[in-house]
Amino acid sequence: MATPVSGTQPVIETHELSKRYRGGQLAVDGLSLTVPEGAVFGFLGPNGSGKTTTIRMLMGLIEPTSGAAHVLGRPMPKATRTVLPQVGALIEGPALYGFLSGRDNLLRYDAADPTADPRTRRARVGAALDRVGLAAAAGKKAKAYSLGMKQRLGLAAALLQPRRLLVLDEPTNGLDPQGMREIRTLVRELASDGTTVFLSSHLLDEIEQVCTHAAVMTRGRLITQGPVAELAAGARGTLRVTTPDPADAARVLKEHGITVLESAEDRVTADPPPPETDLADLNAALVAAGVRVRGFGVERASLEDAFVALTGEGFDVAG
Ligand SMILES: Nc1ncnc2c1ncn2[C@@H]1O[C@H](COP(=O)(O)OP(=O)(O)OP(=O)(O)O)[C@@H](O)[C@H]1O
Repeated sequence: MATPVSGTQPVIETHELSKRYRGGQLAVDGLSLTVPEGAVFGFLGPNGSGKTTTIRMLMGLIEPTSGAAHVLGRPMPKATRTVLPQVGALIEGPALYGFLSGRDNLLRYDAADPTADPRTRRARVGAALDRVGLAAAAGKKAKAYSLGMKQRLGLAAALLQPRRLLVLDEPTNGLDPQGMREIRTLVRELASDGTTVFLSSHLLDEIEQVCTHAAVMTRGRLITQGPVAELAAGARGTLRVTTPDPADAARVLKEHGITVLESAEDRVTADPPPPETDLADLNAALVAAGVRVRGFGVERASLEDAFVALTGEGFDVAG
């Protein structure tokens, strides 16, 4: 049995982890990652940024070229056999037998796990199906499942045993908006009992909606990591003035030393004013100059703003 992790020890920790593929491609470059216990940790990056390669190293499926990775306090890939039974993983879509029912897929999957107790198999499979909302469809053949149902069945497979860590590689990839919502809700539920969840995604808003912490990758390199609220707060928000008089509004803002980013038909977007500026005074100055103000305020920075600020480029989901 693995030594239990103390509350302060990270669930995943890598140090200068790198992977160069045989063809010479440096897919992961000096990655030092810390995933705290109990986090819903979003591993964010455009396609090709090295997320899957990192997950494969974390799960002991491939050897790093250099650096070290610890999962649940144990070195990987050396401790793969003791660590993996404590980890539920959904990587690159679940491998399902289409001709078997959802329930039979799980029974078969559990039977292939030497650490699983056959006496509790039926009950555990039933509980996992319940957990992911597939109890009613459990008798249907898997090939008749929608993509979202298949993903949920894959999650059920990851939940057949109590897990300390769930690793989900792009769990909403290919799903329609309804399917995405279902999986996101499920991830939040799974995390609510304290299970640490590590999920990769190329969708910024997904990470903002679901995750407590995030790491941002681009071209194999980590650009930032930390609590999602802090990452977004690191970027500046924007000042938005909604008005039928954008030209006058832009002039007044400039007179107050504020950089105007965009002046549209009914709206001016600008950098936020310096902290010493009272927003009420600024609004009053606009009105005194004859600007008809319909809306006025500083909008909180999003994770996307943070990404753009850190990389100097847009978040290109197409990679
Ligand atoms: N087996 C392999 N051999 C050679 N190069 C590879 C291999 N697997 C991935 N790569 C390359 O390594 C880089 C990182 O790929 P990786 O799949 O880890 O990124 P990703 O962020 O998970 O992207 P995606 O979401 O598209 O899978 C890419 O340039 C990819 O082409």
